[in-house]
Amino acid sequence: MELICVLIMLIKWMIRVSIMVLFGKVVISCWILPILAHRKLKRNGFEGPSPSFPLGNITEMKKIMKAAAAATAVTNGSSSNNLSHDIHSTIFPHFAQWQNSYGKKFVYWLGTEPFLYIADPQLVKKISEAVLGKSWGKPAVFRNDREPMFGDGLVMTEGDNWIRHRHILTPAFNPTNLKAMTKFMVESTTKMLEEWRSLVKSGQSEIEVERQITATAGEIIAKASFGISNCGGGGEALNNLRALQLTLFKNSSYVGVPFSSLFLYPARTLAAKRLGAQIDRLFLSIISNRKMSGSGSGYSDLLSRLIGSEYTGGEALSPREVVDECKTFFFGGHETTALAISWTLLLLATSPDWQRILREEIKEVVGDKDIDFSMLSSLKKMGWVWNEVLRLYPSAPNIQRQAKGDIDLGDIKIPKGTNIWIDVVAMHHDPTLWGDDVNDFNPSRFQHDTIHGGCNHKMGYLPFGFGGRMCIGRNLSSMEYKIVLTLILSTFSLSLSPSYSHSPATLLSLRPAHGIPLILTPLQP
Ligand code: HEM
Repeated sequence: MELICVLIMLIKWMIRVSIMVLFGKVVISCWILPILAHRKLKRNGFEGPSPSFPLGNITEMKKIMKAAAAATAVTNGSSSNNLSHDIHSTIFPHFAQWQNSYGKKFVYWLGTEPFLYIADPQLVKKISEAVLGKSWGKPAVFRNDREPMFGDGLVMTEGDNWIRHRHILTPAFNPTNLKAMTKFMVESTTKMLEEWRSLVKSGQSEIEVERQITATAGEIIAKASFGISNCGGGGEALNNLRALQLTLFKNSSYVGVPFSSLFLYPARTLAAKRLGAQIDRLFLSIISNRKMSGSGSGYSDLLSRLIGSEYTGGEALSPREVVDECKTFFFGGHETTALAISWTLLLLATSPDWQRILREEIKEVVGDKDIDFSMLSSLKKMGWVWNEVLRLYPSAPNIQRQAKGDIDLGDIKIPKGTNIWIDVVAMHHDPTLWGDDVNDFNPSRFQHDTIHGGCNHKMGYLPFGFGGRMCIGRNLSSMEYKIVLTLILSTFSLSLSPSYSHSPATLLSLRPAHGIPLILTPLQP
């Protein structure tokens, strides 16, 4: 009896000690370590708005964003034919305000996570030269939050694993493989245009293009990556992928606050996990079917290349890793491209001159033939428009890194664990880098300097990131852009609908909050 009492006391004591140890760990990681990091960053000369525990600067950010949204709602009533491309203070009003107080580099806090904000290309150059691509990680808070979307795919993976993934994936984007994707692009765009044509014929000339282009780009990437289309089971898979993305970004404003996914939005966390698991099961079954049908199955998509890939520097990708890469291509690849096309249609709708210039170029390069891969490099002016649209409206409005160790930049020291947030929109709209016409739509700025568009710092234009981690899909994307745009411009003339409201906003990507309604007029009756 006495022994049982002693045992019960011992168990109770152990439970108490465990709770105290857990509590201690939470206090250290959520409170003490952030305070020490804050002091270290201050000692290194980084100023910034004062954080409070446990939200950091989130409350202030929300307040500034709310005030900016109210101000924008008032000005949006004005004529939509005179769009302002000066968008930085609309989409990142908190950064614009803090820049006024602290300059182009400062520290702010998402919950208990410090972020070094950078809108200074010289500092971006320094950090990209300081350590190799593999020594930078991605912020752990975002990796955890977006785990159901990207898993350990290329966008999020780090260190030697990132090198292995990058080596295995790079050949999948070589010109021969890209050329093989042309047919999916032409096929899906032609289908979309047929639907637009019949809508216009039935009397509906106004079409919200952004949603439709995103769906078409989703179909293209799904066919090119893992051979599924909107038909049959493929439609359900695409719906699940889109639902997962919406679920994850509905409530992401408390990322960085300790235990927020558990206590602030548990339903969203569970829904995302459930959808993520459903999608994983679907991809695993596609992979095992492919393996069973063997190499002679005739598939030429990205998935079949990854399944058969060999890597001399280490292990090939496991089925789990292949699943994560399929999701990464879908999420990283379709919306970014669709947004570049959609913003282009908006800008062309407000610029009849550039519509005419591009149609003339298409006539010269493509003529009456069907568009093919070999013609794309001759669409030079379309290339300038692509660059200019990605400058004014970069689909990826920021780039993130995390210091995996203390980083010494000479005059500046970045402590281990510091997250880095590079504000691409700020740099693309900075008159000190681009001149007084920074907010004008002027594709000709890329005529003589096709890479930097005349920007006076080579790290001032970063639509696809920088260094070893630069976007792996940029050539695929530019190819899709040219094919889709050529087919649209050869079919319709575009003008802006009076119902368009100019409201660029960020939901991971830079998107039009109320879509892009355009008036489409067929070029041939
Ligand atoms: C207009 C279209 C696109 C834009 C603006 C864009 C932008 C970006 C940016 C800014 C990065 C981060 C680079 C960095 O951290 O330095 C990135 C990385 C990446 N992108 Fe894209 N992207 C586009 C299209 C695509 C496509 C079509 C795919 C694939 C099908 C893709 C797949 C990826 C992947 C896998 C990474 C991670 C690369 C790495 O960390 O090694 N992207 N992209």
